[in-house]
Amino acid sequence: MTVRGPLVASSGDPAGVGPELLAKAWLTRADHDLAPFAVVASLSHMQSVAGAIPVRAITDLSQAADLFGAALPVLDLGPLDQTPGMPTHEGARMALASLERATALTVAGEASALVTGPIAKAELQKIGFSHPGQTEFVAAACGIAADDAVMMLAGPSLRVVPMTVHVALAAVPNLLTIDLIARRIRIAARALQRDFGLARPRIAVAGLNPHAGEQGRMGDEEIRVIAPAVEQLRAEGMGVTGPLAGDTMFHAEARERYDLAVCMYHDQALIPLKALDFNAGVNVTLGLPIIRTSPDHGTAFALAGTGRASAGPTVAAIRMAADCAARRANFA
Ligand SMILES: NC(=O)C1=CN([C@@H]2O[C@H](COP(=O)(O)OP(=O)(O)OC[C@H]3O[C@@H](n4cnc5c(N)ncnc54)[C@H](O)[C@@H]3O)[C@@H](O)[C@H]2O)C=CC1
Ligand SMILES: NCC(=O)COP(=O)(O)O
Repeated sequence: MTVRGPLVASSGDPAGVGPELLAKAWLTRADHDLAPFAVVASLSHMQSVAGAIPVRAITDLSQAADLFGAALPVLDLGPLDQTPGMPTHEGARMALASLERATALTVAGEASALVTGPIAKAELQKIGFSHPGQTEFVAAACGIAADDAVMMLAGPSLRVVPMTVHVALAAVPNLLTIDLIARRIRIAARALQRDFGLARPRIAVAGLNPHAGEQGRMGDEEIRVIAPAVEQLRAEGMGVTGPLAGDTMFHAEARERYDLAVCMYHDQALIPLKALDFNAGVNVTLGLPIIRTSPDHGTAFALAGTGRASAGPTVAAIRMAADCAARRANFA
């Protein structure tokens, strides 16, 4: 599939593995048939982490496609002195500047999709970033309410949506409402049709409690909240089942029965995804007017500069961004 304009990538935290993995991904562009992409970053820093991989400055995203065959195009944010694995305020400010510029280029339609490199949430919040994560930042930049930007993690074996994300586990039961679950599942279903080519997605919804509550004996969120949301969606004609017991819905045979597992909290979703698909896992934000993907991992500070970090998830994020952009462009 082809996309209409280049993709743009934010670097992520320059002390982390994000920049070097974008360079490594570029190196495999032919093997993985990667669409042209440019990185918004410090050119000098990108050159230092890329080693022998050619990296060159562009001044406008429209120059990316022509250069892409010969070098990794970089929209330069200026010099940065950064030791791998040692996050700094200066590095965090660079990560934020990169995220802001790359997002703005995509919102303006100059890039066909946005791929965000991993940031360290705590490091960014130290310099005043007020969002729980990049998902909410990008949603705000698109004028979308945070609740309507739905995080999906997707790999070759599984797709998962965590209904609640970066909140304390103790806060989860009170955050789950019939409206939130129904609204977010509608958004996810629409995105699976439009961006993933699934005409009638099959959606399995997990319970919150052990054994999906065992008929109210181990918690009643399934009876009060989750089952009514599922019923509402089924009444609208959607292929939604549940609430299912979280411990038995991820084995191989169970996964064949659905296209998306909707989970009630972060780790219920991300543990099976990362156990099955860590090296090709993509974090994609559904419900936005733009396409945004990211590798499923974080900054991996301990691996930065060692050459041992895998570019698999970054490559998968670039490929998924291009595929989704092409499908959306062709969606009737
Ligand atoms: N998309 C994003 O921006 C994300 C950011 N984070 C942030 O990353 C920071 C570190 O979080 P952690 O929980 O330590 O997660 P992490 O994903 O950075 O690391 C977890 C484990 O996976 C390994 N790992 C990560 N990426 C790898 C790769 N490409 N190849 C091989 N091994 C890899 C690490 O070495 C570590 O053992 C946190 O500040 C968190 O906020 C975490 C997840 C996603
Ligand atoms: N655990 C997933 C994650 O941290 C990704 O967050 P975001 O920065 O993409 O919102």
